[in-house]
Amino acid sequence: MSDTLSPIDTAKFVAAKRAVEFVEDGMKLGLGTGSTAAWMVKLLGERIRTEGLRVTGVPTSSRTAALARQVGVNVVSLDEAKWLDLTIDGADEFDPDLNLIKGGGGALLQEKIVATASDQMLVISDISKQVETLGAFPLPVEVIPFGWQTSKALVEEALSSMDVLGETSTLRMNGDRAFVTDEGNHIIDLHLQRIGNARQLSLVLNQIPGVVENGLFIDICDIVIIGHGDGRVEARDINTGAVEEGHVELAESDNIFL
Ligand SMILES: O=C[C@H](O)[C@H](O)[C@H](O)COP(=O)(O)O
Repeated sequence: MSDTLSPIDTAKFVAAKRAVEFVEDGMKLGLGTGSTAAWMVKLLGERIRTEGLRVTGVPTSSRTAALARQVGVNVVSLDEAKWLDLTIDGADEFDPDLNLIKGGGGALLQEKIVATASDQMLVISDISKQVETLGAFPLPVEVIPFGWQTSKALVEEALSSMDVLGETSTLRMNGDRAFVTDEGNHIIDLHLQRIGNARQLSLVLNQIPGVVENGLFIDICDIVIIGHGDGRVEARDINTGAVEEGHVELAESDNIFL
């Protein structure tokens, strides 16, 4: 498909390219975080430049905010925007019900707030993130720094009484220091292999003192666009059951990204 992109990156690119076609003039958008979402932000910038598309964007991280400004998106805060038409974001895993694990890049808290404040959430992904049951990807849990070791112990205690496989948890590191999120918090990654009842697990985790949010997105995502390395894209809408299959051709203008 592309001489310069790996099949996985091509898959992410074509999913992002199909996703920005969902954007209409005047929309207020949630802008996700991660490598797939970054393609989407760049392609949105391209539509703004070439078509004069007018959109307002609420970024879900400082990284995305910087990129969005760079490519010409009118960036506002969520409180200014109040409510969004559409959020487009990546995911670490999605299951057949379009429940997700997110937060591999540490942006789950803002991502969940922004997606929840949107009429629709559209996830863009390469096919490798599709799973039958969530849980192989480590589940991120954001905790405040105060007493994080206690919160971690409480999380492990809660897991031991639940139907989950594997119960180890690790503090996410950035080199030799604890990873710090945009909100100044830490991330505990749960290595579960299998999550029994994801809705229940999410509720249990969020009741633990010190836990701010977890990376399970239950009943939040409406549409997934799955990209393939050969340019095929598949869009699934969980609300209507509609499945659309297509192929994204790389245009001459895409060369600026590749
Ligand atoms: O915190 C990061 C986000 O949840 C990302 O959307 C997720 O990790 C997927 O990232 P990528 O598109 O880079 O695989």
